[in-house]
Amino acid sequence: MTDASVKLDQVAFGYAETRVLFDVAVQPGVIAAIMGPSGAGKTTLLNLVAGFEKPESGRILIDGKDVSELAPSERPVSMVFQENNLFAHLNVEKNVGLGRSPSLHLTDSDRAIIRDALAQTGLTGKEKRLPSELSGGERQRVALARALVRDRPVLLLDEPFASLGPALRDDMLDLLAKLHAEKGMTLLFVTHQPEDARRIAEFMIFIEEGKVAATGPIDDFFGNGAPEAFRRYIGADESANLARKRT
Ligand SMILES: Nc1ncnc2c1ncn2[C@@H]1O[C@H](COP(=O)(O)OP(=O)(O)OP(=O)(O)O)[C@@H](O)[C@H]1O
Repeated sequence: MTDASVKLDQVAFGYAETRVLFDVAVQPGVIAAIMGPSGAGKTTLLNLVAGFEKPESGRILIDGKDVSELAPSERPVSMVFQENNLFAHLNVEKNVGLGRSPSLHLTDSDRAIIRDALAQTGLTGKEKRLPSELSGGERQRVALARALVRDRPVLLLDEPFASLGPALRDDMLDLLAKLHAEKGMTLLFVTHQPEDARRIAEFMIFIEEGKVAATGPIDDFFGNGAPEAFRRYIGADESANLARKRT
């Protein structure tokens, strides 16, 4: 299984003062951007898919199977966060190795898979470094490499490059697009940057106040016909600017 559909079927959930209700589906192998104002519920959506939060009602289906009752480790999902993905006392190789075996009992074939993932993410030669000896971009590459060796069909990314500068962010987006082309996993990725969404995503999920306010092909969000709520969110000027850049 290299990819899988992700469906939130009338998923209701709440924290003390916040309610969300998500009803949305992402087709297998698609890169979907999740955008929306701060506090809208983007991370909550990923946490529900990953299993860090459980729906009060509704179902989460991955590849058509109901995973709502499964623990995070049992779900066919990997997640990369904005930061703090790595264990500070473990070197790069071991941080990636955790994706194969939580106790780091690695077979020869595990080691070969880890070597490949380090090569794919441009980390060859840095295997013995600790996270503190890496740049921010390199640390996120290690987190991506760990997700790759887990080989799950769904990859969730919560603003993974938000703390990086624009040039490095572009490099990381290119890397993500390359890995997606090779592996074909389904990718849900939260970003505040409209350019990042346009650069690699095919599908948009726009969230406002705990609900999916608009979805559709990414191009539909960057032209004159863009949904009103999305235009308001990114600002009319920027919307016009991005529409111009398309041509
Ligand atoms: N553990 C928690 N306990 C209580 N409320 C929470 C908790 N986590 C999130 N919330 C609240 O739920 C709402 C949605 O939060 P969430 O992190 O999903 O938003 P977001 O869209 O990812 O925001 P941002 O863009 O700022 O990261 C917010 O109002 C937040 O304050």
